Amino acid sequence: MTTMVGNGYQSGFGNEFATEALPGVLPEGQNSPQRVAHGLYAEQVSGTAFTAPRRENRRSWLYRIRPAAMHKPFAPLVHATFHNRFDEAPATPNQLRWDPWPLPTAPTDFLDGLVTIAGNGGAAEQGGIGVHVYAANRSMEGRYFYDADGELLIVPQLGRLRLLTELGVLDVAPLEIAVIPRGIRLRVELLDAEARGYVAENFGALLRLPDLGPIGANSMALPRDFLTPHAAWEDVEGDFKLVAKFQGALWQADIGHSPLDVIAWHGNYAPYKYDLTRFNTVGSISVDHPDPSIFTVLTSPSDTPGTANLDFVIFPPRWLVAEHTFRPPYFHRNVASEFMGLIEGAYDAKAGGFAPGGMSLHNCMSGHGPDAASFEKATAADLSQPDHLTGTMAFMFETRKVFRPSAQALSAPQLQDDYYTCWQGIAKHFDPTKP
Ligand SMILES: O=C(O)Cc1cc(O)ccc1O
Ligand SMILES: [Fe+2]
Repeated sequence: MTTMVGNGYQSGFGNEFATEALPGVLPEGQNSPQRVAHGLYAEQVSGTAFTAPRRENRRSWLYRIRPAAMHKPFAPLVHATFHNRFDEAPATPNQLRWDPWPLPTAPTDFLDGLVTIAGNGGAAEQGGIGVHVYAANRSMEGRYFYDADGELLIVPQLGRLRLLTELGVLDVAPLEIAVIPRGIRLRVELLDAEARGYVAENFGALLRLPDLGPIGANSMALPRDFLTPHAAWEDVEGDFKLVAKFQGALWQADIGHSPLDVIAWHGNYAPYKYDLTRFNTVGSISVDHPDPSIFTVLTSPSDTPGTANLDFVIFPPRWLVAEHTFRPPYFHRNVASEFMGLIEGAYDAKAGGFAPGGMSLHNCMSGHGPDAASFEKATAADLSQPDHLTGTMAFMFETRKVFRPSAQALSAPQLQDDYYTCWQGIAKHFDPTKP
């Protein structure tokens, strides 16, 4: 099967992009001319309500070989592990942690390899998130996928992916992320023998950069570090499948051509990628560990100000310099619920047990924080010297609603039954006669 060739990237977050793989295709002064250049079809895809306020409004105009309507009827497609059934098992207050998700032995593409771990809300209520892992060992061939339920935040942990989308090609490696807007069709190729990573499926408001408040006009994730592909297309016919995720379930239709046939497009509804190592990390240069909201890359707000549907937060390499203070993440309970993954290295609150490709889940008000070994190390550390955290990248999907783990995640052999013991060795130091 021919593979379309990437065409490079345009920089900026939520811009009004304009890109054409053949010159002169984009109409001037209008979106929908009577006849489009080269016999193409004009088609709008909207990611927000038509009347959403201008600063929220997202839509793009696509100029393509055939309209998206052209495929056979959908029929249900069984997928054993990828779903949005967040009511299968009781939501648990237990601290949960999993070993790295296993890589497949049978041929498995990105779509086959998706496994739902936890979630809340859903497409019908237009809020909440699904959390999935993927583990794959071959490219999607002859089939294309779109998710009508939410945008996909893809966090590769192992192996590079090539995301061939309607709006162009994105290559993403571990330490980069990609966001595929709701409804945008794509095919996922593996650029290495195996691939593994995490996916947040955002049923709520579109991800955006957080406000910076007193930080000022710069720092954290910089808009110009977000990259959106230039238009790229393929003109391929064959017996292909179009897979849709719709209201929590998968559907499949026959399609006689590649839907990646957009020659030019313009608008602000488009996929993008971001290199997490570009994050300009801000932290304490006096005392005390700031709340992790300081590490937010992207946020999906809810209807309640400051209370996110999804915060995507990273823990990148950084210097710890704060004095007479406990430098790692403090002990805490939060009203928000936290799913964490590890892309590489070690996380500074966990001396062991949290491995790259693994994950943890701490639900609303479940106590957690440094394990016993990390606590002892941090309270004995020489604070006259800065600590340089290197070769590490953890992340968190934080959400206002409780995570409900899937039955398959709770019965998986990767679930660590003994996770709670990492806090059992915490010593009682209290002695009222001592200072
Ligand atoms: O490790 C965690 O649980 C995430 C986390 C990190 C941090 O620096 C402060 C609070 C918090 O929930
Ligand atoms: Fe936490």
